[in-house]
Amino acid sequence: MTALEIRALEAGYGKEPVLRGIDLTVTSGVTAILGSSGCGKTTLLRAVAGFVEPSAGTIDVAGERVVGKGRSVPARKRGIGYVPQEGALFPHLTVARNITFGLPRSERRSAAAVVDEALAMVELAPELATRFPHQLSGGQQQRVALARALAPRPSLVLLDEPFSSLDAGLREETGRAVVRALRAAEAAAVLVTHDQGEALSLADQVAVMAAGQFLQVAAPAEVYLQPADPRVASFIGHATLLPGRITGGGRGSCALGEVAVKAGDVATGPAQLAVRSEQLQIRTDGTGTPGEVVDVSFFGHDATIRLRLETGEQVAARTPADSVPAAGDRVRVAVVGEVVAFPG
Ligand SMILES: Nc1ncnc2c1ncn2[C@@H]1O[C@H](COP(=O)(O)OP(=O)(O)OP(=O)(O)O)[C@@H](O)[C@H]1O
Repeated sequence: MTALEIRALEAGYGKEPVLRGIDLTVTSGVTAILGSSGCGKTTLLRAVAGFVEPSAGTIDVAGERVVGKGRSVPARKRGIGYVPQEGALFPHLTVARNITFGLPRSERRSAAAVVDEALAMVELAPELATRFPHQLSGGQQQRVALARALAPRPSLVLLDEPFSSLDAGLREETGRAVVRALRAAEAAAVLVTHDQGEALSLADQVAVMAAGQFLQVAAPAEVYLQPADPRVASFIGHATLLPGRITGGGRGSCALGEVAVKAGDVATGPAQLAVRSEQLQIRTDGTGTPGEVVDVSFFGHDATIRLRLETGEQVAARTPADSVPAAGDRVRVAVVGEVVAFPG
């Protein structure tokens, strides 16, 4: 059964809707909603959860219409687990009481078993049940927040930037644990994030959002390799968009010279070419397009350098950690592989 089906959804806070024409189907697994700050990700989760009243469109959860013409099922009756930003555990309640808080009175009798099962699902030791939230690490708090959302056995869980307060290492570990827990609970999930690495690595489906609309909804590899829109290309993988031309026969030209273009339906003529930083390599054999290094971001495993080409355009190139040029250096770069083209 489809866990979540959204059609032509419109929602917001005043006269101008924040969300427009949102369509989304979640069958199972994790769907990530990826977009920059303020684009409407939280508003979408709140509309699905029942905390924001949509002005148009329909929402079905597990086959039941919860939003539609003249219909709005109250939040607590939608059968949805919600993990808000920062987890929002009740600070004065133990882990066990936090987990059982949302359960119907009849089920609180078997609370100990529910708590044990929920803690096991999120891979936390049963001894933590008697602790208070301030006696847990940030990652443990996030897992308890998920355990609380999973305890009533919802078919759909909504997670709003659940890992944003965690440091990089803990983020990855907690993210993977959360996905395992969702699988164990057989719950589908919608995960809001502005972190493309998180979206691509954790989700089965990624919905890229900008200004209240979806630009593309597809599998992680597809949004990365076949972006449907120039904004998806520049947001995911930090591609630089260069004006150019499709010259025919799978070739194009731009400030970086002649390049191979991925097969697509862009006709010969003006085009925008999306060049990813990992596709741009520094050449030391005298070939390639010359440019001056504007700045360098060093990441340890590699570095990203920003170059100003002689045409004035700036591009980003990824380079190994042991051969990083300095700002002001003159280098030559060449495009490796095929670039994605969009109509110009
Ligand atoms: N309660 C509110 N009343 C009025 N406007 C709001 C309210 N909540 C959010 N907005 C506005 O709606 C738009 C979308 O906000 P939303 O919180 O959905 O974005 P977001 O993509 O989740 O952002 P972030 O990643 O920063 O959390 C923003 O312009 C925001 O200012």
